[in-house]
Amino acid sequence: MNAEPMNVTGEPMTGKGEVLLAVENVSLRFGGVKAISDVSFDIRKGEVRAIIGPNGAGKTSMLNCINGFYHPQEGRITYKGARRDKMKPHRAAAAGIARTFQNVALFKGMSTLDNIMTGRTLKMKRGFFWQALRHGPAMQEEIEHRRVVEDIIDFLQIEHIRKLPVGKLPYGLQKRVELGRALAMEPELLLLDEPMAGMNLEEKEDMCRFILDVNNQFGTTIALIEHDMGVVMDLSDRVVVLEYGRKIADGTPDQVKSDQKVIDAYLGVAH
Ligand SMILES: Nc1ncnc2c1ncn2[C@@H]1O[C@H](COP(=O)(O)OP(=O)(O)OP(=O)(O)O)[C@@H](O)[C@H]1O
Repeated sequence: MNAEPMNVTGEPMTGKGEVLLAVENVSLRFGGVKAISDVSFDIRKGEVRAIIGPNGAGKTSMLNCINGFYHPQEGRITYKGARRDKMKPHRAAAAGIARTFQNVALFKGMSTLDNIMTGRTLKMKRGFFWQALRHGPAMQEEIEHRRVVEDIIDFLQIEHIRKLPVGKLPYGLQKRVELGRALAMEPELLLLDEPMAGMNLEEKEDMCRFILDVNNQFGTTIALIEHDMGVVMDLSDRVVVLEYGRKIADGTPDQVKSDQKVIDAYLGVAH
């Protein structure tokens, strides 16, 4: 968020803690299309890390590599010191990596409350049999999960829509419910793919505030893709910039926005 000193290797010191996730020399191809080429960067514990770049730069593909939707053909991804580049999405989730999607991916016919409750699935210890019976230990567990979900509903200020089917909600609120579902997983690393896309100014301001609150109050590390530069500059501690699948810049918002390669990339200047 502000200009920070550099360490001895010339990297910005803004990242808050130790390295939580490291992407090293990652390349990803779809047939002949090279979506990511030899990209390296890290995400440090407690920071808000933005991934930006023009359309088709490889940002979503990178998030998909981090949470195990795609497996890069080259390079390595290390999360909390362990290699994770061949990890399946459910294992990433169990390890504390949650994400939201560019286009809202909720169960449209289900209520806000039930959608957020689905985020607790991985935390449920009792099997389906006990849950179905709603008996004994399973009943106790459900009460506990409901309490967490109600806390999230309070936190995101969506009490008034808790019983409504999400398909009927305005888009901005659907994005907020999706954030709630990701929070229900109690993630350590939260990946947000264009959390403000399609929102009006007021909705964007609300979402910015919630993202910062999640970061500050829960200490959740956040990596987000965002096209709105104002939002990126306000929210992020550090920014990595991709263009045509390659990393072209990495640093504080101030460093990145004055980098000529970044300015050219956004203006569409050919190199
Ligand atoms: N599943 C896929 N199959 C084939 N090509 C893909 C696939 N996913 C992405 N690509 C290609 O990889 C490149 C990077 O795409 P990606 O969606 O990661 O970029 P992006 O930076 O997220 O773009 P945007 O800002 O438009 O969402 C593009 O050329 C895209 O067409």
